[in-house]
Amino acid sequence: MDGGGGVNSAVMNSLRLFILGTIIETGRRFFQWAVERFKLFQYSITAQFQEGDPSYEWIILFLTEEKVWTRARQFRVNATNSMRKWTVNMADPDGDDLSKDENAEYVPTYDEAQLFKWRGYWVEIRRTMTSRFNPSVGNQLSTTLYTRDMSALSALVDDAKARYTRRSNPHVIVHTIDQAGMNFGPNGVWGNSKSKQRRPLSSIILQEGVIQSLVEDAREFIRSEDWYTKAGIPHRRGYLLHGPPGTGKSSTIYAVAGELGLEIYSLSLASSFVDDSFLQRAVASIPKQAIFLIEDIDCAFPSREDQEEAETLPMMAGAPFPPHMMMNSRMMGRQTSPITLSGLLNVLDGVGSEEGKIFFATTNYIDRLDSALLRPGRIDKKIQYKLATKAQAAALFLRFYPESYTTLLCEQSETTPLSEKMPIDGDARKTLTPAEKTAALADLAARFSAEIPEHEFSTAEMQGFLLACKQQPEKAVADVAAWVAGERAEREQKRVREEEREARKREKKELREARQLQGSLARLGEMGAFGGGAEEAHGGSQKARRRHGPPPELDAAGAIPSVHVNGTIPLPNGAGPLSNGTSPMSNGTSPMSTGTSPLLSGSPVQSPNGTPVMEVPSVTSKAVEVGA
Ligand SMILES: Nc1ncnc2c1ncn2[C@@H]1O[C@H](COP(=O)(O)OP(=O)(O)OP(=O)(O)O)[C@@H](O)[C@H]1O
Repeated sequence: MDGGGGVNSAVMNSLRLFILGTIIETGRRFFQWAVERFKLFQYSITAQFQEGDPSYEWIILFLTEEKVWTRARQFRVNATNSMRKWTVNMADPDGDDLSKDENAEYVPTYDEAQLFKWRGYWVEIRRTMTSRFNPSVGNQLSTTLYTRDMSALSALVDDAKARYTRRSNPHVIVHTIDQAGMNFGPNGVWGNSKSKQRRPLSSIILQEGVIQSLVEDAREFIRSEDWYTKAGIPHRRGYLLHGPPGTGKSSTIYAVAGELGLEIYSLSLASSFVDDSFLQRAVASIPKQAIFLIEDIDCAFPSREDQEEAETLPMMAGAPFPPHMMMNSRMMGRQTSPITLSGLLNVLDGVGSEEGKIFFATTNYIDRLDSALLRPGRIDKKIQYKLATKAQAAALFLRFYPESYTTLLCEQSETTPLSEKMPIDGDARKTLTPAEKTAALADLAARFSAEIPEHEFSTAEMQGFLLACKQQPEKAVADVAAWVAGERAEREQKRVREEEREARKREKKELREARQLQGSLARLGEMGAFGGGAEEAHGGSQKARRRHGPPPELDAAGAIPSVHVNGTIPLPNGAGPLSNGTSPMSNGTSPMSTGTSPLLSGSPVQSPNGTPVMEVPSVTSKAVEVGA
């Protein structure tokens, strides 16, 4: 009996457990069903934030500040770097969330759904991945607000944006693109965001008023959106900063962005993956009131010299592409991009470039830029940067040695070895008032700038020198003359090397031209020998070779031994009649060397009976001999 009762109670217990489990599971399913109905009957609003779009950054910061992450159980860990991610302080959850001082950054991934309350609304957040094959890109954050009030969503986004602006304030946010960014969705191509410390305008040393007028111009532009709309003018503005390297072009843009609180979207046209359609997509996804920056814009397009060189290439034996394709490949000396000028112009003129966008471009070579790019509407203001003046040198010196951070040698302790001291007025040690110190530094700055020749060195070069004399203003003054002399000597050596390189390049070019001419002459010789029609010239070339020997050959170094036209004209050692300026075949007036020559332009001459004939005036009607 007892045994039967025990079995019964075990069965009963199991049954109870089963019923309990069923009730719980049913309850869970019902709850899920109810939540879905709730959403279905529009008791909720859902918004997606796509990684790569600026709003994704806003919402991540918002969640960090709302401390939603404290319930998260999954984090991505990165070694601390300048990539901007709104990370959390694991060591001190109640402290400042932006743990930039730590070695590692913890970024919540929000893999599990999190529910939290914001301004009385229940908000659910969860991450979804758009790319199954590449989990590191294409994340989305899905935010659901349990309310029917549509304005709650825009209030949340506004709140997130406001927090983001406040947090970003001491920094300039720079967005860039790497190839991986291409995987992002329709909007997001700007995969990398970095934060740079804001640079005060006063730290940029330019001629009086230049940077202030630039800032004022940009500020005025941002303010006058209505005016642009009423006038029917696209609300965009373009600036080109041009001049030698290291004169402060990029620094100016970063300082202006910091001053105006704008983010920078910086694109390098030299990247191989940036073509016209990519550029269009990238620019279209830049938000309102931001800076679109293209540094070294000339790099995207070949210079006229490069173009000329490319035009001669197809004439060379075995040149695989027509010139424009050669431009776009990396076969030219200078790297160019697959982007076209018209592609860039379309983007600058297009709808994606309106809405208060400020376009900045920099270049070291303004004359390499097409005038179409420089016209107002695309570039509204050009600012020229020059190598430093004496005044700029003095200003840089004073920036390096501010009164409050600098200890002059004459102020240093008596333990400083005398050999290291360079007292200004010979005293061993002094206590200077701030005014005296300022005056002493001004004096040093004047002595420093007196040694710097006008417009010969860039600010970056001087900065490099001054960095080697950090906190040693007297040493900078003592060494500057030697530095100038050393730099000049180095430049002279560089100039000589450059000249030699140019001479070698010229020689190669002449050789190439001579080779082309030799080829033309050989063909003419063959045709001239048969005196006639294209068919004959073509079909007869084999015969000609049999009769007159092999075509011209190059020597081992690739040089042409010599060519005789009518047995008399040697080719080309630089002084030969075919290569010097006086030869009827190489000077500008020769029908064979001018651009209009039917021989070099490839258009056939018509024979009297209308048959195309490669006929050669005067000299070429005679036989061409090739030989040593
Ligand atoms: N006018 C300037 N005022 C202050 N610092 C400058 C100035 N010019 C150059 N520098 C310093 O030199 C360095 C290089 O400057 P920057 O990159 O702005 O020059 P750039 O003209 O843009 O050069 P590039 O044409 O090579 O890009 C920076 O560290 C910057 O601080």
